Amino acid sequence: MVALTSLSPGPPRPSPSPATPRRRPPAPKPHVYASSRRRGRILRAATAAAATPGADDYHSTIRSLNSRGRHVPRKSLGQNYMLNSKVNEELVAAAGVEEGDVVLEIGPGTGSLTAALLQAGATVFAVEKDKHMATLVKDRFGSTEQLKVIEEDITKFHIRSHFLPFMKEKYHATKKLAKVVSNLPFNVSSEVVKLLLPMGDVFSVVVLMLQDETAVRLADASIQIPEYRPINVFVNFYSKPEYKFRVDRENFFPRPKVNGAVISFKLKNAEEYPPVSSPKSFFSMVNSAFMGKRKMLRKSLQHLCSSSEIEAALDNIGLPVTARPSDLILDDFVRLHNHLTKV
Ligand SMILES: C[S@@+](CC[C@H](N)C(=O)[O-])C[C@H]1O[C@@H](n2cnc3c(N)ncnc32)[C@H](O)[C@@H]1O
Repeated sequence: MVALTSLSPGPPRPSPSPATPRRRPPAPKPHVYASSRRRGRILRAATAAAATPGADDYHSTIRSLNSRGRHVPRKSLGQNYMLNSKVNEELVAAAGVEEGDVVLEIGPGTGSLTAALLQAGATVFAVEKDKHMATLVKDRFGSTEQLKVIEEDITKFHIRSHFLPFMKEKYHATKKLAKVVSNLPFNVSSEVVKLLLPMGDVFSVVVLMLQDETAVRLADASIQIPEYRPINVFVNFYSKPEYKFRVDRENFFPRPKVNGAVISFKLKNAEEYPPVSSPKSFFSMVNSAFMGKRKMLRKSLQHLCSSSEIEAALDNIGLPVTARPSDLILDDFVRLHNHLTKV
């Protein structure tokens, strides 16, 4: 009997024959994004499939491609498509889109909102960052005077140079400013809000689908909310925001982690802006004030003037000398700025 402690190597094992290599079963493939060329092929197939009689729509086609792991919407581009055409119709209605309107749509995706806008009689200028989605929308609607699709990142797109000439051509016929309607990729929402709201000479209204909590925060002009920030001052300086309705996350594909909501910003024109000598210097003061949200203004604005001058200005406009930024509504900031710039 061989002792249990024996470390004898025993007889040599036969080495695996080269003719019969031992293979591990292949690891399951991770759910990865298709390469750019493959995405192009897949989306062209989606266009063809959705166009066949009997196919219900683009989204269900893309959804079924996804279920077979063939098209993965890109998270980095906020590709959460709207599945519910009623929501698209309500977005169009919230912007009061009617025959002859010119609409800037950001991120048309598969074109479901685009279809509702065209249906309402608008001329649509769509800016889409994903070149395959831009191609899909062009193929879906074909060549029509009513639609122009540009493959571009909206945050880099120069609206005044490229959209304005398009709008002006139509404006001569309608004498109406353009509108913005978009189911926005959530990750660029604050950048887009900052870009569009000061453009009251181009757009009359901006209607966006945002994350619900962002929409709630932006629509609230009061200083009571804990998240009161310079963006709230900015929004109310340039527009009249209105929370329209909440959209449950079930309505998107893929389903995001949070609900969406539609918010409308009625843009002011320059004559309606609060009277400040320069919006640039005004917002620089507001931003500095919020740098230390818990700090008193007489401290956080010290780089602009002395604390005694700030205290005098606060006193003059009827605020305590110990005021903090979250105590001031838009009008207070305007009066404070005007006092300090007069000093
Ligand atoms: C939330 S999806 C909306 C798609 C479609 N409008 C809908 O309602 O189903 C956002 C779309 O914006 C596009 N997009 C993402 N970032 C963008 C950007 N910076 N500029 C333009 N389009 C962008 C995405 O590719 C995607 O098509």
